[in-house]
This record gives sequence, C-alpha cells and structure tokens, in this order.
Amino acid sequence: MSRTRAALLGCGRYPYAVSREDSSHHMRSAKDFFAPLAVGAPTPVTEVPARPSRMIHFFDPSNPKMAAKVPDMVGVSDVLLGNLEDAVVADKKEAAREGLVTIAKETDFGEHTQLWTRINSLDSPWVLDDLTRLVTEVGDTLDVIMVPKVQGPEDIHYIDRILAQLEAKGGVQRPILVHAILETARGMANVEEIAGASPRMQGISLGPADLAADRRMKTTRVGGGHPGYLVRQDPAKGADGAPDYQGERPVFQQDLWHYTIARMVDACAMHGIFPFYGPFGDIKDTVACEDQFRNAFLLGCVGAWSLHPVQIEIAKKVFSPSAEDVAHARRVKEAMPDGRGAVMIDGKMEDDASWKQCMVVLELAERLSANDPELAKMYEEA
Ligand SMILES: CC(=O)SCCNC(=O)CCNC(=O)[C@H](O)C(C)(C)COP(=O)(O)OP(=O)(O)OC[C@H]1O[C@@H](n2cnc3c(N)ncnc32)[C@H](O)[C@@H]1OP(=O)(O)O
Ligand SMILES: O=CC(=O)O
Ligand SMILES: [Mg+2]
Repeated sequence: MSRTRAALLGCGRYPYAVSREDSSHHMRSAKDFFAPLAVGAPTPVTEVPARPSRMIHFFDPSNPKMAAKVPDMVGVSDVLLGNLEDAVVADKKEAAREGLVTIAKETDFGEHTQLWTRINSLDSPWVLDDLTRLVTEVGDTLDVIMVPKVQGPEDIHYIDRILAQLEAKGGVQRPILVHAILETARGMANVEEIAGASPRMQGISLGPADLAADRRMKTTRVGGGHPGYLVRQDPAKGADGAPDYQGERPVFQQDLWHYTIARMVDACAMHGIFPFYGPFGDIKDTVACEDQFRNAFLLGCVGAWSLHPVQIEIAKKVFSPSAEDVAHARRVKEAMPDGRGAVMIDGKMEDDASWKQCMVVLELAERLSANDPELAKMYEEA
C-alpha cells in the first residue's frame, strides 16, 4: 500500500503521509550538501561520473546458472546488477545476498563494467541486512545501489545517511551512488525532488510494471506498449458526403510511457543525473523491445535494463549513437567550429541549437568508443 493510501485510511505501516512541505525541512543547506553524512565516510561526488551504462543487466545471484555466467559477462555488459528484490522469492533472499557478496569478492569487473545491486524495498524485512552486509563486505566493489519503489526525497535521505554510516564502518573509500526506480504514483509526483535529494543520486529508471499497478493502469505487462492504447484516423466521407463510420480506418498504437519518460528525463537533466528506461518483459519480442528502448534513447535516456542476455545486444545497438548521426554531427561541427551562426547542410538550417544537439551525440560517441574498439572503428569509418 502506498504511504498516501495508508495515510488516507489511517492504517498500515505508515501512520502519516510526508508532504512536500515536510520533506523540505530535511533539506541540508547548500554549504552542507557535499559534506559526508557520517564521520569517516567518503566525501560525496560533486558530479556524477558519466560511465557507459547502456544496459543494466539483471541477474539473480541465488540462481547458480545465472551466477556462473557473471564472469563471462564482464566487458560484455556495461553494468551487471545483482538483483535482490522482486523476481527473487522470499526464501532465496539470503542466498541472493550472500551470492552477491561472493560474486563481488571473486570477480574482477575490470575498468569498463560496473557492479550494481537492487536492494529490497524500504518497507521490507530484508533491506537493512542487504545494506549492512553489502556495504561493509563489498562496499568498494559496488558502484551503485538501486532503490526500488522510491516515494519521495525522504526515502533517499534515509538511504543517504545509512550508507554514510556503513561506508564509515566498512572503511569504504569512494561514495556508493544511488539509483531510484520510479514505480509509484507518489514517486512520480515527487520525481524532481527525488532526483535532487542527494549528491549520491546517479540516476532514475522507469519501473513500468510496478508503476502500472500503483497507478491502477489496466495493463498486465512488464513495460512496452498496448494494442488498446491507440488513436484512430477520422472516418472518410461516404458517397453522400457524410462520415463513413463502417469504412476502413487505420489505427496507430501510442506510447503508454511517453509522459512518464519525458518527465523523468527532465527531472534527471535538471539535476545532472541519468535517466533510464527499465524492463521490457516480452523477451521474445526483440523488435518491440528495440522500439521501446529507442523511444527512450531519443527522449534522452542513456540506457535500459536487460533481463535476458538477448537484450544486452539490443541495448548496445540502441543506446550507442548511429554511425549516420555521428557523421552528420561531425559535418555540423566542421561547418560551425565554434557553434555560432547559421549554415545550410543538405538543405537544412543548422545553428547554435542544432550544434549543441550534435555535441551531445559526439560526446556520447566519444565516451562509448573509448571503451569499445568496435564502436570506435564504426565511428571512424562513418
Ligand atoms: C519488473 C521487474 O522488476 S524486472 C527485474 C526483475 N526480473 C529479473 O531480474 C528477471 C531476470 N531474468 C530471468 O529471470 C530470466 O531471464 C527469465 C525467467 C526471464 C527467462 O529465463 P529462462 O527461461 O531460463 O531463459 P532461457 O531459457 O532463454 O535462458 C537461456 C540461458 O540464459 C541464462 N539466462 C537467462 N536470463 C539470464 C540473465 N538475466 N543473466 C544471465 N543469464 C541468464 C539461463 O540461465 C540459460 O542458461 P543455460 O543456457 O546455461 O541453461
Ligand atoms: O521494477 C521494475 C518495474 O517495472 O516494476
Ligand atoms: Mg518493480
């Protein structure tokens, strides 16, 4: 039950709702924002490192077959995420946590692959042990902790403080970053404040499955579109000039997630953190998965989740700029080296603003190809 619903009913684990106004009382002053929250904790970052994160590949550390595949996925996936939350059943929670500790200790993740985890939700009986065990045992190996079902900035403040305490206890040298999943209506309403709640905030993912349930959408899927969510072309005129309601009328399926992703992207961009599309559950529908990922990429997302090895390649393809776009961006840069003025290229006007878009594409291409010789070659030949 969401905090708001619990508050309305006057029952449940949450005896009161924390309003936006209440949450502002917890804000630190600008001067304190980048100070550690516990004595001995590492200093927070002032800028989120822009590491390639085109796919966040989920594995269940309690599943021996999946766990065994992790070492071979280093260098293949930008991010490997040991999932402890949904999809791991209650009696496997401890095995998953311990499995992840072992994997973190025994695997060399190299320079290019990050290790993340998704902890259990803040109202679960497992989360405190997830944090305590992981941060004190393998805190220096963990790059990012993904927090599910974030409702508001107060959830991030809670995690922020406890991470600082545990980092200090475990002697962790660099701050562990935090990634929120946007999967409740209340979290959605608070997305801007969540994005700016802590210097640890690395990014936000759309969680379409839980969000759909929490919003009481009438879908039964994990992400992606729905054939019922459509617009229909107006009827053509019949012989008598009146609309022919019986005639053929093409329909166009719409993107259920457009508003949510666009708002999440703005919140993230505003706070200098990274937006991600989340899961696409129809593993066999690689075509629609690619479409959904590309919509997110075009709107500003830097990556998506991969639930099955087949989705890693899709994300790599989609979230790396195309050779064509890189070639075009280079032409614009050559024509306007300092990004000022207006020129015509292939019949189209380019100016300061399209130059800036081209810089986004070129910077991303450069960053990605620094880790990926194949991509570097593709861009070189573009
Ligand atoms: C809404 C949300 O919260 S989404 C996030 C939570 N959900 C998840 O994390 C799900 C993660 N993925 C999975 O559990 C699985 O991929 C499933 C259940 C979707 C499909 O699993 P399977 O039916 O076993 O898939 P499939 O038979 O195609 O697997 C082929 C091989 O890839 C392996 N594999 C499947 N998924 C993964 C994965 N995520 N990571 C590593 N290996 C995997 C399988 O173990 C199998 O190995 P094998 O060839 O040695 O037998
Ligand atoms: O956790 C992800 C979701 O879609 O729910
Ligand atoms: Mg979820």
